[in-house]
Amino acid sequence: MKEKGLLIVLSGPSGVGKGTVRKEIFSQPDVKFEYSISMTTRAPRAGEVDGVDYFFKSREEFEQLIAEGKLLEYAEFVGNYYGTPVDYVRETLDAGRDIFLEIEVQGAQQVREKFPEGLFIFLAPPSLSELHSRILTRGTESDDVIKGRMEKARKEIEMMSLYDYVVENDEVEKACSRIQSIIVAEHCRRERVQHRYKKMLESD
Ligand SMILES: Nc1nc2c(ncn2[C@@H]2O[C@H](COP(=O)(O)OP(=O)(O)O)[C@@H](O)[C@H]2O)c(=O)[nH]1
Ligand SMILES: Nc1ncnc2c1ncn2[C@@H]1O[C@H](COP(=O)(O)OP(=O)(O)O)[C@@H](O)[C@H]1O
Repeated sequence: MKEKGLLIVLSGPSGVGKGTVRKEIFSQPDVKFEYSISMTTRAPRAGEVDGVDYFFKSREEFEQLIAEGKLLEYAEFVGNYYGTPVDYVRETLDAGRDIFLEIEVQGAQQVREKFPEGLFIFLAPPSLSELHSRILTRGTESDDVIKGRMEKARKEIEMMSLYDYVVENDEVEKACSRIQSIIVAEHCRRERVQHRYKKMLESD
């Protein structure tokens, strides 16, 4: 039987830099894992492409997908739904390839319940004031939305102890290289590597 791939979850408060770090990781030529494109009911931002950044759905379509059990997890975040299509995750893992999810904290908890064997990484801001200024600099949300996201962020930061690893996003390059090191280390730690050697020793 083919060994399953590794489910990698990157989570953390809004504005910490999850999207930035994820894009940087996936821009590297030797990236060995697949990206799980999420579904959302939020409107596309300038430059975002349907099927690349997100699958953009109406609320009705999204609720239909929930009812049909097509989402591994979903959450309502500042007035919009976000969710992970389950089929692609399962197909990728079953094919023995790793898959990378970049999702908010409530969704990450749901994934933890379904895939306790996953690798859960929390991206943390250097400070709350730095987080606030990153959300402001991005300039994509209204004042009300920013306030909502900061309130939520405080609660989310309290949940970091539930993760396998906490990575501080002080500098994008450093955060990316820490995440990649964690993934490599996780592969070395898991039985699948030991299993291969066991077979070699037995057949020798
Ligand atoms: N639960 C869940 N959260 C998601 C998913 N996709 C994206 N998110 C999170 O939803 C939040 C809002 O995303 P978005 O509107 O793109 O804003 P931004 O990530 O803050 O730029 C972020 O914390 C994302 O990581 C998903 O499939 N499920
Ligand atoms: N290490 C960093 N240092 C400074 N600014 C950053 C860093 N990482 C991300 N940012 C900036 O912070 C803002 C929020 O990043 P984004 O990736 O949209 O966050 P998230 O996906 O977690 O909501 C963006 O303007 C981004 O350019």
